[in-house]
Amino acid sequence: MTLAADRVVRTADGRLILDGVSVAPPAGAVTGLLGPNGSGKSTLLRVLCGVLAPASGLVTLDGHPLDRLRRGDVARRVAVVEQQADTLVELTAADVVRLGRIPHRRPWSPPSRADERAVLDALDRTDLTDRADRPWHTLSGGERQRVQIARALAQEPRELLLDEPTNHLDIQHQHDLLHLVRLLRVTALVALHDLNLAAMYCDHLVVLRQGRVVAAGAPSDVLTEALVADVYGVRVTVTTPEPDGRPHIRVLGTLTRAREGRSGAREHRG
Ligand SMILES: Nc1ncnc2c1ncn2[C@@H]1O[C@H](COP(=O)(O)OP(=O)(O)OP(=O)(O)O)[C@@H](O)[C@H]1O
Repeated sequence: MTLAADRVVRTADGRLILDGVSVAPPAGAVTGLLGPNGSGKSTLLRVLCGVLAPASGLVTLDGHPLDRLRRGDVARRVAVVEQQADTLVELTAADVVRLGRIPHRRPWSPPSRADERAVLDALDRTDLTDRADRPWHTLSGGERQRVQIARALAQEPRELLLDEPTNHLDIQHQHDLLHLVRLLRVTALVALHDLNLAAMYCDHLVVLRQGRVVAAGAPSDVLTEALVADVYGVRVTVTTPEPDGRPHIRVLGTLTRAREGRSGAREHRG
């Protein structure tokens, strides 16, 4: 048992943002949340961690309605890394990671050895040990992203929600991060734009379009040429190269450009 959304509806400014979304990420597995810009991925992650309330429908943790659980109990279980997470005060990288221990500490008590161990371990796993004492404002975009991920790891969650965590990361750190998420064996829900990264690292995929789930299942069942064309408007070929047989997506061109091509302009070939 873990987090689940059942027929969740969310509106903003009178617009329907999530339209009856049900998701049940398999426990202990990595689920990729896909969909074009504005399809509702961030909103769904925020509803699942209780930051936003659904207009109707239910979010549950281990079968219990999330809004009936104590905030502290949820915070000890569920860690979130949002897009463009920022911190206004003057903190070092290690200070930001220490924030992840707050749900585990008694009010006004100093950090325990276990707290410091969790912080050092999180810094190490995100390749940030040598940046621990650097002030936040001196870190690069990718380093800040990794600090936020380290903060979530220090929280030692069982459920981990990540909103486009590979944004800003170089190719090595993108792969290291998703590999690490797999190793954690937590229930992870990760919003991603890169379909090949999703195919490589996710056990399960959920695809949103205009606030609705349009596909869910194993990457090889979900990532078809027809689905990518339909949802993203992009022409692709999907192959399943050895050794792992996971889908690999090669972009041939966008459907908009193909239409332009027919009317005289050139189609982009990837
Ligand atoms: N507070 C808000 N007020 C009005 N509209 C909102 C609000 N929050 C989100 N939206 C709209 O809801 C839709 C879904 O937004 P959301 O950020 O969840 O999408 P997303 O799939 O995460 O997009 P992206 O891939 O661009 O990050 C968008 O059209 C967005 O403009």
